[in-house]
Order: sequence, then C-alpha cells, then structure tokens
Amino acid sequence: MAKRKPKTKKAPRKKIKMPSLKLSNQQKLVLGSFLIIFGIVLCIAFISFFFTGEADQSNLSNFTNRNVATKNWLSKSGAWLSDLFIQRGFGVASFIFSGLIFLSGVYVLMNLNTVKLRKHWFWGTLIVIWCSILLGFFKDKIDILGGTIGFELNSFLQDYIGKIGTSLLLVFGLITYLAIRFKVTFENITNLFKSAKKDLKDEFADANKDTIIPIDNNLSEEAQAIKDAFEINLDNKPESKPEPTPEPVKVVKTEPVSAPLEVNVAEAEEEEDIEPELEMEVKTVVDEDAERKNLANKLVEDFGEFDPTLELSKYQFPPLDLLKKYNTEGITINQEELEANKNRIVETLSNYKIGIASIKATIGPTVTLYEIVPEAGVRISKIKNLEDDIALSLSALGIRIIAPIPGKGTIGIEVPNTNSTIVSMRSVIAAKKFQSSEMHLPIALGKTISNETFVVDLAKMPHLLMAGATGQGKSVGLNAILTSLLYKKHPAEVKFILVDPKKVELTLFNKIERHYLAKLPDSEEAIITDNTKVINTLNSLCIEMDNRYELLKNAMCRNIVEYNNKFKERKLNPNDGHQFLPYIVLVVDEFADLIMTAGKEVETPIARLAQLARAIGIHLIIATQRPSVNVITGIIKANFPARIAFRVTSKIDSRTILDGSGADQLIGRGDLLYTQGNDLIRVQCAFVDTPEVEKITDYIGSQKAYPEAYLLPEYVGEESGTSLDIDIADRDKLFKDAAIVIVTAQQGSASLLQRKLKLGYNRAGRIIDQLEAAGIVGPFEGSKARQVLIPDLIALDQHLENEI
Ligand SMILES: Nc1ncnc2c1ncn2[C@@H]1O[C@H](COP(=O)(O)OP(=O)(O)OP(=O)(O)O)[C@@H](O)[C@H]1O
Repeated sequence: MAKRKPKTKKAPRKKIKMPSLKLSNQQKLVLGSFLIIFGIVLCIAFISFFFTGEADQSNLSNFTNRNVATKNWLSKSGAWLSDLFIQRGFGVASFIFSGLIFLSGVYVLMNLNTVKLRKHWFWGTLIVIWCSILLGFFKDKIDILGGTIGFELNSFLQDYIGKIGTSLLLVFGLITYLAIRFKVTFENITNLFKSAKKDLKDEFADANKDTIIPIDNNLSEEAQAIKDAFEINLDNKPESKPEPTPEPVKVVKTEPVSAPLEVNVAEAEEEEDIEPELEMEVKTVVDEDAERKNLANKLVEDFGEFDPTLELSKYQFPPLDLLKKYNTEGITINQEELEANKNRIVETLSNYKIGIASIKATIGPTVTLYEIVPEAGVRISKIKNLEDDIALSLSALGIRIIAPIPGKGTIGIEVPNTNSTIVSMRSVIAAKKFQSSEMHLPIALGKTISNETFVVDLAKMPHLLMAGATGQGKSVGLNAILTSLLYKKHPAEVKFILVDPKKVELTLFNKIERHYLAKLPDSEEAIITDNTKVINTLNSLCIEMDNRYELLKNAMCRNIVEYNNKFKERKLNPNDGHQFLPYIVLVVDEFADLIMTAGKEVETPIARLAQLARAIGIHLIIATQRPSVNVITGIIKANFPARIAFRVTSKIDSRTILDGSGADQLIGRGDLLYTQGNDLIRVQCAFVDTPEVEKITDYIGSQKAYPEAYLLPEYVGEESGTSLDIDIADRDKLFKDAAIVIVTAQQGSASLLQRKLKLGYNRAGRIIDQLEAAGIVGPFEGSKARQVLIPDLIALDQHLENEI
C-alpha cells in the first residue's frame, strides 16, 4: 500500500496530543447549550436551597414519590441537586461548580480553546475545596456553609494539626494560589505598599498646594501648627533621625524679608522625604526575540504546530493498487546466456593477450555487469579500446566498458540481457528505500544494475537536465518522476508547473490542477502549451523566487526547510506576509522547442532560476530530444549538475549531456545514465504507462481540492509594446471600450482591462499594445502602470477621429 502520510519524516518533537473528541457544529451547539442551561439550573437550585432547603430536607428520601411536594424552585430535582452539592458536598462553594459548568458551555458553543477551560476547572475545583475547608470551621453555626465534605476535611485536619495548624495551612494554600495563579511575588506586595504610601503623600501634598501658606514675615502660628501636624502624620521615620522640616520655616520666621516668599509646606516636606526613598527605576530591555519565542511557544502550546496539510486534511494518497503489476517482472537468470557471454569476453580478451584473474557477473533488469580483474601488468586503456571488438564478438548492442569501476578496482563490462525485464513503477514505489526515505523530494527513478531501487532527492540535485533521442523513454521518465512525488508529497507541500509544447504528454495532469499545479493568475489552463506563456511563467517564477528570498531574509532563514520549520513552529507571523512555502517543480518537456522559438527570453530566466532558486524550493526539470550545444548552452549546463541521459544517437550528443560518452551505447526503452557531477550510474527507468497515470490523476482529482490552482505572481510582460505599427483595421473589437476604460480610470494597466472587460491576459496585453500604438498610453514602465496620454473622454473622441 502506498504510504498515506510520510510518517517517517522526522517527527518534529510533537506533543503527545490528548485524544480529542471531535464534535460537529451541531453537536457543539447541543452540548454547549445543554451545559449553559445546566449551569443556570444548578445556580437557581442552589439559590433556592437557602430559602427552601430546610423545608425540603424531610422529603428528600421520598424523592421518587410523585405525591410528595417540594418547595425548591426547581422542584424535586432542584432539591436533590442542591442537597447533593451544598448539603452533602462542598457548601456554598458549590456555586463555583455551576459557574464552571456554565463556562464550559460557553467554551463549547464558541469553539474556544479547551486548554484554558481545563485550567479554569483545575483552579476552580481547588478553590471549592479550599473554601469548603475554611467554611468547615463554622459548621456549628451554619452547617451548610462548608457542606459535609468541607466539615469532614476540616475536622480531619484539625485532628492531626489542630485548629491553628489548619488555619495556617489554609493561609499557605491561599498564598500558593495567589503566587501561581496571579504571579504575585513578595516584591509586588512591597511595591504595592510603597506606591500606596506615595499616593497618599501625593494626595496630601495636592491638598496642601491648594492651601499654600504665604510665608511672609509673619508666618502664622497656625501654619506652623499645620506643618508640624503633617510632619507627625506623614513622616514615618524614627524620631532619632535628623530633625525634619521645621528648619526652613524657622528661618523664614526669624529673618524678615521684604519681598514675600512663598513656601509650600508640603514641598519642603517632600524634599526631605523623597531623598531616602529615591527609587531607581529599573528598565528591563525587552528582548524582542525572546518575547517572540515565548509567544510562539504559547501558540504552539495552545494550537499545536502549524499543519500545512490541514486545509486538505482528509486527502488520501493514491493507493499502490492503481499501479500495474507486470508479468515480466523479476529477473530470470539465464544460466546459458551468462556462461556464453563470459566465455566470449574471456576469449576476446585472450585474443588480444589480455589475461583475466577473475570474473564475476551481476545481473540487472536490462544489462548484466561482468566485473573482471585483469592479470597484473595489463593496461586498462587496452581493454577500454576493445569496446567495439567485444561488442562484435558478443554480437550485442549497448556494450559499455567501465574501466575501472570507481572504488572497486575492477573493470566492468555491461552486456545487455537478451530478455530485459520491465521495472514497474509499482515495484519501486513499494520499495522500502522509497517508502522510508526522508528526502524532501524523493524520486524513485528505477533500478540499478545490481537491482537496487534507485531513489534520488530532487531537492538535492537541485535541478535536472534530461536528454534522449525520441522514443527512448523520456516521457515515461518524466511521468515516473511526477508519480513518485505524487505518491510521497501532500498537495500542500509541492506544486508543479508543467510546460508541454507537445500538448499531449502531460495533459493528464490537468485533473489535479487544483491539488498540485501552479499557474499564472490570468491563465485558463494550468498546463502551459504556448511558448509565449512560458516566458511569462518563467519570469513570474523569478518574481516568486525574489519574493521568497525576501521572506527568507525577513525570517532570517537560509533555506526553505528552515523557513517552513520556523513557520510550523509559529515563529513567523502570517500578518507579515509569511506563509508556508510549498516546493515548486517546473517541468519542461521539450526544451529544444522552447529555445528555438524564444531563445534568450527563455534562457535568461531559466539560468537565473537555476542559479538562485535551490535554496527557496524551486526546482527545474528540463527534458530535451536534442541535446545539442545550442539547446543546452554552457550557462544551462553549468547550472544543471544532475543529468539523466537516455539513449542518444551520437557520441557528440552524449558528450553534450554527460560530458563523456556512454549515452550512445545505451539500449533504449528506459535504459539511462544518471550523474550528479561525478559517477555515472546506469539505471533502468521505472515504467509507468499512461493508463496508470490516468488512474492516479483520477484518484487525486476526485478528492476535495483547493479552490484554485496555486497562483504565481502576476508578471506584466515586456513583449507588449514591441510592435508599434499596428494597423487600425487589425485592432481588437474591444479596442474602443478598452480606451474608454483606460482613459476614465487614467491608469494604463492590462489587469484593469482584464477585470473590467473580462479578458484573458493575452488579449488584454494585445489591446494595451494597440493603445500604445495609437498614442493613448505611454510605453511600458516596468512594474508601474503605463502613463495615460489622453486626459479625458472628449479628448479621446477627438484623438480617435483625427486618426481616421
Ligand atoms: N522504462 C521503460 N521500460 C520499458 N519500456 C519503456 C520504458 N520507457 C519507455 N519505454 C518504451 O519506449 C516507448 C517510448 O517511450 P517515451 O514515450 O517515453 O519516449 P520519449 O523519449 O518520450 O519519446 P518522444 O520524445 O518521442 O516523446 C514507450 O512507449 C515504451 O514502450
């Protein structure tokens, strides 16, 4: 079976979640309102209990008897409930339970986070117990205060630690509660007292400001008395301290000055007082990073890590059964063939006087590798030169000599099997190596010569160049790559941009447009078959790349993996434009065709993407039939270290794609050479047929999808405005309407036309060209809208009339 979810992905230290009871919205409404009403019922019954409890007491045992009448406002059930909670339970503190039940109802109804609710219940229950123990002291006076439980607990404690001990224990409980729940500290309390004292003083000071005592020569006795009184009231200092304020007043008194001097008694006092109380304001520098981290931790605690797959949480990965099993699968060893080939190799080599010390065969799906160890003193180059002779003697195509096999110290001769076996996509997808791979973009390419499943990571490549003559298995190879990713990656994690100039190869993927494809905002079809659109898409992808780099820079991340992890850990704020970034894989099926028609316009953005896009999760896969140097230019080659070569027709083509020969000696039908810069690895590509792809895309396409394909940023092409001599007769039918829209809005943008006239991007772009040619809008100005050269509609009419 296909893996439903890449469970083997390093589980990011997820908290073990409590099994959550998932309720539908209707169930939430029912349960929420029930709890709210039940909370209210309890509260009413409890209140009523204080008035009717005593009267109902005797009837409780006859609760089931219909004829017995109770006085509780909620009748027998009210009497029973309040007796249970208050009398036999926790006393008046039981009101807290009714509040908690009510609160639970509100939480369920409003779909609030239950973590807080759990806290409320925990602390609420503790308060109930604390209160009932406290009120248990008064059981003798009013027995319902603490309830039976409160009384029992209280007397239990008293038996062991006495009345004083129990009281102290309750005080300790209160302190603990305040300290933990309200973060009260000793410093907080002292600061509170200090500030209260200061406030009090300020108040007095203010009061005195109103009664400023003009101290002139004759400071009245009363003033002195008032001042003294203040000193006595406000100064807490011990009497031994140096004498406080009277001094300045005395001075004034004894020294008559002609100019009246106003002395504010309170002020003078404050000067004295403030000094010893001088408080240093300690400003703690808030570490923003730490604060953000705390917030992120809290968010993760409350809501769990961000799950990008949440929107399509019910998405099912395609099952393995959709892929076909082949009868020809499984390697059959033809002993005779093996023997015959061995003998011929030994014979041919001995004809050239090359002795062999040992020979060993490894049978692969399409070729068998004969590893020989030549006798001492044999030149390797001598064997290498015998390639054609060995091929002749074995009368077989596709003989490849690897001399020496890197890291083995042997010489390899690959000889095609007479009956090659098909490597099914099913077998490679089912392989443990693929299923348990922890790669970011794993691709099960096929099987190696030693019959091992060959899995590579596209994210590491980071771009792939694929070449091969027509009919050698390129399209199947591309399908195998796409299938691998579909089997391993959720729609939220990867998006494809498919360019298919042949128009038929990738059309099947149209069905998964809203799951897996990305497209330009204005394009109708997600799969690009039109070469001009490719240019826009590539440029748009460059904008996406720049945007992503900006996001990474702001998030201080070096690559998409770090960024996405940070986003999942809720350390990046979506309000700042951050979002989970899916990988984007651009697949171009026929690159030669593109280069021929668009040349530099395609080459430049491709080269730019190839150079820069690896860190931000954009990967390119480019396939071509013609691996000639004018298609795979130096700049492209330099940026595509990973290459796949299917069979090509000439050594030169092989050299272009692989920087060496080899691809010309392949046997076709999915036989390929893979290199990532160093060794060449011969792989038999997995075979996936069109009906299989169709089944997979049908399966995915039938599931719930995103509202639309992943939208790439809009790119306003420069191609508009190139041909300014547009014939008036060739103008679009909507030309005049467009001119009116543009002049009215005084904004020369194609997207405005798209919106107002409901046009596709291409047509809107063409009309903008025509408007430029007609002198209505100015030339292209990059990201800005074009200038409108006509001020109003009257001027537009005149302008168009003059043209004719
Ligand atoms: N991995 C494979 N295993 C077995 N047969 C294969 C494999 N790949 C391709 N073939 C055979 O080769 C045929 C041509 O393959 P494919 O259509 O992929 O070639 P191509 O290189 O894409 O050709 P073109 O460039 O003309 O589209 C297939 O129909 C299939 O019969």
